[in-house]
Amino acid sequence: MTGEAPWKVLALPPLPAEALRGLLGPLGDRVEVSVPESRDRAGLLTALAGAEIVVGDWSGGLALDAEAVRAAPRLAFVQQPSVGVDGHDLAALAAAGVPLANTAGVSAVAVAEWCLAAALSLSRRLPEADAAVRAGGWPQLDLGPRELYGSRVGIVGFGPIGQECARMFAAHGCEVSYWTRRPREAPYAHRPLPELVASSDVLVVVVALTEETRGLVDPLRMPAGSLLVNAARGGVVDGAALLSALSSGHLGGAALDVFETEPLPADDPLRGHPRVLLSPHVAGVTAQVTGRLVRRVLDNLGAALDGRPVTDVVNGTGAVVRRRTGRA
Ligand SMILES: NC(=O)C1=CN([C@@H]2O[C@H](COP(=O)(O)OP(=O)(O)OC[C@H]3O[C@@H](n4cnc5c(N)ncnc54)[C@H](O)[C@@H]3O)[C@@H](O)[C@H]2O)C=CC1
Ligand SMILES: O=C(O)C(=O)COP(=O)(O)O
Repeated sequence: MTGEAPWKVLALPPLPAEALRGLLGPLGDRVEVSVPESRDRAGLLTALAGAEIVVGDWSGGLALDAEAVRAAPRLAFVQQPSVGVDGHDLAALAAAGVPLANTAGVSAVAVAEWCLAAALSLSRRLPEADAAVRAGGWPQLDLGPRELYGSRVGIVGFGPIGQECARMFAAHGCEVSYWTRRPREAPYAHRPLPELVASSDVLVVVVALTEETRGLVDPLRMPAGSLLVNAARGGVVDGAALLSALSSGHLGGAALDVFETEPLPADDPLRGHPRVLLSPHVAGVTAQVTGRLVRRVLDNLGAALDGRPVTDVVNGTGAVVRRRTGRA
């Protein structure tokens, strides 16, 4: 078309190299896709030297911190194929004039469904019932199930996922309240965080992980017997307090899709806890989400290549992607 040189796109793991190339295939010869030779940090820094566009690591393993931004003098755009952008140094990217976009909203329904399913499972003690029957037992009277219906549900974070959670839990007959920094126009009560934590039978954590939200939720401050559901990031919940609240029996149960260290280490004490429902960071993984996510990434990369504004920029830069000389 313009005869311009193909854009150098660095696609990061954890998807295998062939899958990444397949995903970006529709962009044709307008891009030259590479993947780092090695998956460690040194490999990332080397590969960044010529990169103009980075498609991020959705598992958060290879994040662009200030050192990585310095190692990428030609970088013009980062497309993160997930909602969470924790780990990336948004300010360092902005200072270098590099927009970073996420895939806002693509998994809101999926994550909210997971939260509702997890809360129902914990309320009805399904993990313990399942484990008992598999072990040869038949405990009909001593599991202590409760109905979720009518529970006070507190939602921490009110982005697309929090709002979808509110709709689903309210539709199930729960009394929904929420906390976020700025109250929204919504048919649910906005409460200060300490009050929400102290007065929820089920606390659903779906807030972004930032320096301000690290360790934000202390499970020891939740009511005795209450349930914690975390689908945000492990770091939002105080990990030591969580273990203590579970071990002492203060918490009725916890459903966790995200952890401070992922994959969860094999010997992590959470793995052996009976009142815990665990999943491997899959709340936002469904066939529908994958389709939407791929389309969103391709549309945004296409816009960047065309010089049209990209969507979902989260680090406060402009939305038009400009090629850099690399000498700046
Ligand atoms: N388990 C999974 O598979 C998935 C997890 N997530 C996580 O869920 C989080 C929430 O996602 P979304 O609802 O789409 O919205 P989001 O990431 O845009 O933000 C959610 C909420 O965080 C609040 N927030 C942001 N910075 C904050 C701060 N410094 N202090 C207090 N609140 C702050 C926002 O105001 C909003 O209410 C994501 O950031 C991501 O970490 C997202 C998708 C899938
Ligand atoms: O979109 C996010 O922030 C996620 O946590 C998505 O995780 P996933 O890439 O679906 O494992």
